[in-house]
Amino acid sequence: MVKSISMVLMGCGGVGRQLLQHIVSCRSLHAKQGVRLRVVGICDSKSLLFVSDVLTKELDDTLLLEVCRIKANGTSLHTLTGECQVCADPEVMKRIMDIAAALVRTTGLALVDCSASDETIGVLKGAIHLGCCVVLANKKPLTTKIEDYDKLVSHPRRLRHESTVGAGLPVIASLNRLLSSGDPIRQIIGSLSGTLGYVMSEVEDGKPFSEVVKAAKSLNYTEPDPRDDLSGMDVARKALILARLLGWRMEISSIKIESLYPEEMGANVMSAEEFLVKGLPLLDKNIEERVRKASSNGNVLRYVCVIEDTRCNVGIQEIPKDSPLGRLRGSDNILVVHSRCYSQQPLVIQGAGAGNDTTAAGVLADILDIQDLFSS
Ligand SMILES: NC(=O)C1=CN([C@@H]2O[C@H](COP(=O)(O)OP(=O)(O)OC[C@H]3O[C@@H](n4cnc5c(N)ncnc54)[C@H](OP(=O)(O)O)[C@@H]3O)[C@@H](O)[C@H]2O)C=CC1
Ligand SMILES: N[C@@H](CC=O)C(=O)O
Repeated sequence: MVKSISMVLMGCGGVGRQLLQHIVSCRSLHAKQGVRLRVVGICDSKSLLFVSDVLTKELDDTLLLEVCRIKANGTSLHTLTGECQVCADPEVMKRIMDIAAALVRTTGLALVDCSASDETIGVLKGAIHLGCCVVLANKKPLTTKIEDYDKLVSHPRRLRHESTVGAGLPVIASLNRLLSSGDPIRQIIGSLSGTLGYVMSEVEDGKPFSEVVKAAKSLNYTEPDPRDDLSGMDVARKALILARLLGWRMEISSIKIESLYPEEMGANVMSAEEFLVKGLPLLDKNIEERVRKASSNGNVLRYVCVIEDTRCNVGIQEIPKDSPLGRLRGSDNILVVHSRCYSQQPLVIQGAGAGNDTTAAGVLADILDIQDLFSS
């Protein structure tokens, strides 16, 4: 008997499209495992593409790949025709709730958020309330006010968000194992940004800051607006997700965050495009000087997250070259966790920490991980 996991995908940008491609290319593997992923709806910021009867129909693989093709070209979901239907904002969220209500009574539904928006929080909370599962690559739903967080985690088995910290790395799962075995986590130190990890190791090799930020964007490491990374906000969101996982009742405003650009280059002053073209080059000299100063002390710069003693800080630190953080290269993330069991020798989790492929693979693994909550 094949187990069907019905899902609606929110967001079909770099990560969402890669997820659809992974789903299609894993068909025979999943068939061997007795699982089938049924995609019954896909939405972007403007529209929802969905099947007319979510109980019996699904978007077929040809259509999933066509969605990837047209979205990569910047074309609207509205251009797709055939047996599926398309509705536009403001009807999208209501329609997703209708799908959730129909499926939760029968097979179950996974609502998969690969957007970078905070507008999905309402529908995610609604879906959890109905009894659906939620899988997140999007960090924003877990990093707004604590009341929203409480609602999303109210049924922990039904929420998976491994890719929100460390992309595909098993960070959340590993920390949950320590926590559930009563091993108190005393300190987490890490480099949690693929973008900033890449940028810091490239400027160390003498490349201009502005050039390597643009390269990180073209490698799909950055957030849609790279200022989300350079402001430290993306790392702060990851830090908050970890701190809340440890049980800390904190808000993002309590995190000390160092930004790599001044307020005059913020999103309410200039567009992302203007920032990349005009703003970024103005930052080159300062970063170059900081790199040189660190190097003269035998150190390198790393953007570090520290969670310890109810304190949570993210910012640039000078780190000895020959240390786990100092040796980090490219988009790799590293997390060094000290707990009772891991005291002298900490638990170290390291590996690729950004990119569409690894992130989407993490999301797919999360979806497979909740298969036992679905009835065939
Ligand atoms: N890339 C990486 O390495 C990692 C990314 N992530 C997270 O994955 C998420 C996706 O990243 P990425 O694919 O690069 O982002 P993109 O900007 O490429 O894609 C975002 C998608 O979300 C859609 N969207 C925007 N607003 C809404 C909304 N209100 N409802 C539904 N969909 C919406 C966009 O629609 P439209 O197409 O119309 O613009 C777009 O399709 C982000 O939250 C990011 O932080 C997490 C870990 C690693
Ligand atoms: N922009 C993020 C992507 C993953 O969360 C990063 O650079 O780490």
